[in-house]
Amino acid sequence: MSSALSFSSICFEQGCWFKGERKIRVADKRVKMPSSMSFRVSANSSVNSEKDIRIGLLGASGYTGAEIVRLLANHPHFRVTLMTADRKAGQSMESVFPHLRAQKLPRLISVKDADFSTVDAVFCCLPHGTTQEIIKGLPTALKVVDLSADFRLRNIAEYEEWYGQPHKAVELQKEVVYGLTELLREDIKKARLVANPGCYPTSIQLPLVPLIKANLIKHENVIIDAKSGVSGAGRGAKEANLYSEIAEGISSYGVTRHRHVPEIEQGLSDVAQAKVTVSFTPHLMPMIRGMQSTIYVEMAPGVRTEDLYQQLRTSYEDEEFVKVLDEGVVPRTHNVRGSNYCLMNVFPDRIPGRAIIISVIDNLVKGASGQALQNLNIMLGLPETMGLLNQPVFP
Ligand SMILES: NC(=O)C1=CN([C@@H]2O[C@H](COP(=O)(O)OP(=O)(O)OC[C@H]3O[C@@H](n4cnc5c(N)ncnc54)[C@H](OP(=O)(O)O)[C@@H]3O)[C@@H](O)[C@H]2O)C=CC1
Ligand SMILES: CC(=O)N[C@@H](CCC(=O)OP(=O)(O)O)C(=O)O
Repeated sequence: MSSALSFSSICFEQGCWFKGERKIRVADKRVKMPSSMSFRVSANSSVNSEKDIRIGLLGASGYTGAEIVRLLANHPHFRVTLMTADRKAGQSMESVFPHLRAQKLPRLISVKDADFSTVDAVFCCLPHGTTQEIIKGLPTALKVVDLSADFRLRNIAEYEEWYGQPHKAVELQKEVVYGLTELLREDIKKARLVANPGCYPTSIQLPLVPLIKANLIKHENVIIDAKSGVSGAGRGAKEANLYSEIAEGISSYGVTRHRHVPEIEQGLSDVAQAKVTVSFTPHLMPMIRGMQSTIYVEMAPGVRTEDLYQQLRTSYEDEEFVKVLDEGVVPRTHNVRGSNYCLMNVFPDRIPGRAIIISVIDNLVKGASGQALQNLNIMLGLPETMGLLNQPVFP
């Protein structure tokens, strides 16, 4: 395939590829694309297909990188051809993550040795603070989904205040699209560089944005109590994440000043067209993956919990990956493990005028790698569920 940019104007429908009005292929036949790229797609696209879109995976030896590799095993088009690591550069992926041994994967190399002219798109799974300079150096023809926080905040001063370091790619920030898929899909279609949302901000904005947009809740007194599995902190060794520190207990952290606060407030304020402020406290739970946000809101005058429920049902009725459960059913992290789903529900509080919303995701999937894959599918004109409809793991 010659370039990822030329690919983006092509879309897939009912087993056929279309460019504009012109049908350019039928299922299961190889054709030459106008842009000189050729590939095979089947109507049942998980079989008989060649993986012709070359993916570069930066930070492949981390948790989100490994999760992308796991998901791509079931993707009919994306093939990982370039993988980078830092300390683990030189090792095989099989030695770092033996559960991925069945896949044919390239050896891990250092970012500085990577030849980006050999890939069509990039997932960037590097720690925040290291990413801006690396993305700045990539060929501009590449589609990029960045999983770090480096490009999520539009306001440069706010980024520098909350992340405690200067922004190193200010000129790129203007073209970035925030990748909260269900709510910004149209912008993502046209994007070259997508800032994938943080895991907490995903689980929080998905329920709150439709309610704020419909003026059903007040902009103040939003209280968020959130809990994450330890994989949310990445694979790097840290004392706070030792088994003996995590097991048999719950730890609050980032109290009053977690760096996801400005990201959550940015998204909510955009839809409110007014400043929305939240109280947000995250907690580390003795589990590997999974995330729950329990959100306490004050409803607008005259609004009932049923109105919130109906609004969420209507907003997400056509969405594959966001499900509003039947009335009264409590979302559980067990039910999203390994999947790209966000499950949510809304409950009346005992206190009149207030409601309680519960939202759960897998931090590594909808909170990171799954949503990143959903976004790259969209950026390349593919069905957004590709590679993401695996059966979840239970419990
Ligand atoms: N974990 C989660 O649930 C979520 C994570 N994110 C974000 O995604 C990104 C990746 O997270 P995660 O996979 O958990 O992190 P990990 O710590 O597990 O992995 C980080 C990866 O980056 C590499 N790396 C570290 N430092 C450098 C450097 N200076 N230059 C180049 N490569 C480097 C590591 O290589 P090596 O292994 O060789 O050291 C590893 O491959 C982070 O920005 C994180 O904040 C976003 C949402 C959720
Ligand atoms: C448990 C844990 O430590 N979680 C991480 C959030 C992970 C995430 O969403 O990440 P980024 O904003 O880093 O991309 C944290 O609180 O910093």
